[in-house]
Amino acid sequence: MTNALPIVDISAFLNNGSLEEKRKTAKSLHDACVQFGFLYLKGHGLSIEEMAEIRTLSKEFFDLPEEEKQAISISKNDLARGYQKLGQNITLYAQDWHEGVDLYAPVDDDHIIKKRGLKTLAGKNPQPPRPPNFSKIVDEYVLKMRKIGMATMSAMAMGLGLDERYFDKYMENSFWVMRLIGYPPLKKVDNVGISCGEHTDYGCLTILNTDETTGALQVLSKSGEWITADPIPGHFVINIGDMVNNWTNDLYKSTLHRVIHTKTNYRVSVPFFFEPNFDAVIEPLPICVEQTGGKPKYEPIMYGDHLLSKVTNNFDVSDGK
Ligand SMILES: O=C(O)CCC(=O)C(=O)O
Ligand SMILES: [Fe+2]
Repeated sequence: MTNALPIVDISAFLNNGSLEEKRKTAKSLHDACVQFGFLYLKGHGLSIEEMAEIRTLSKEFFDLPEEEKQAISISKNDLARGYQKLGQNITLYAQDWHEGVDLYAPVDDDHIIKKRGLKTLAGKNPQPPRPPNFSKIVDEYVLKMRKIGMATMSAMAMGLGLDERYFDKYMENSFWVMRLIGYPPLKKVDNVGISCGEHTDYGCLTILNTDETTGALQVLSKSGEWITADPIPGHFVINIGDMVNNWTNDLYKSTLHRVIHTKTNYRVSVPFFFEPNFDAVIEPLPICVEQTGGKPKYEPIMYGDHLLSKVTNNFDVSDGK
């Protein structure tokens, strides 16, 4: 299992580089998305220390006493935002072996979720008193990720032969999701075989920030073998989700991946899911349909509906209090 994923430098899109630089970036992103749907991102502007800060915050939270963590449980909130203990997250009907804090874009009173009278996602992100500055660090990180996400979508638009601003209208009110994830090592006594079961991500772009643990994140290659996506210091791992898959009519595949963490350390990863606006309607782009046999393979879908269908299947809230 070698690490074969490509590296893309996004600086030209973040710093308004020349057209030539942008074209080069767009081409390398395009090739990475067609071949793997997974890549490493550099030139994103965050230092190694800035990347570490959010992981340190996550670890400090997971180190708190269980009842302090349970105080922000998703079951006490809107069944989506907040803490999930070990084994509470479900992928493909199987229990995952990680704990996590899920945070989502805020919803105001006239958001569709509120108008539909839904409970799921209708709450507020938790603001735990400890670790100190939790919400401030999270909010700052979200802003940085949205900027990187927007730049990457611009490069993607150019790589697809569209205006570089094409995706802006679909992404400007991004219904982003962020997860702080802690993975204890898998042990035979726990009787759980996998840390996070194989899945594709359901949105647009995942910007993943992991600690230095190797061998844990694995990506299914086109030839059907699992390749490890080991961290490269100072790089994010980016992968595309189902909505980009639909937009591109399968030209860019959302790639199956999983986590099997058998080393002895406690692993931390922080994926930021840069997602479309809740009400964005995603359907195959004509320019991609042309290149993929001439027939759209997907019906139009509102991103928020797709998200809700996923969120309501993924959590075991049977211990709801
Ligand atoms: O922890 C990781 O490296 C990946 C997590 C993941 O795939 C996810 O949360 O969707
Ligand atoms: Fe994932």
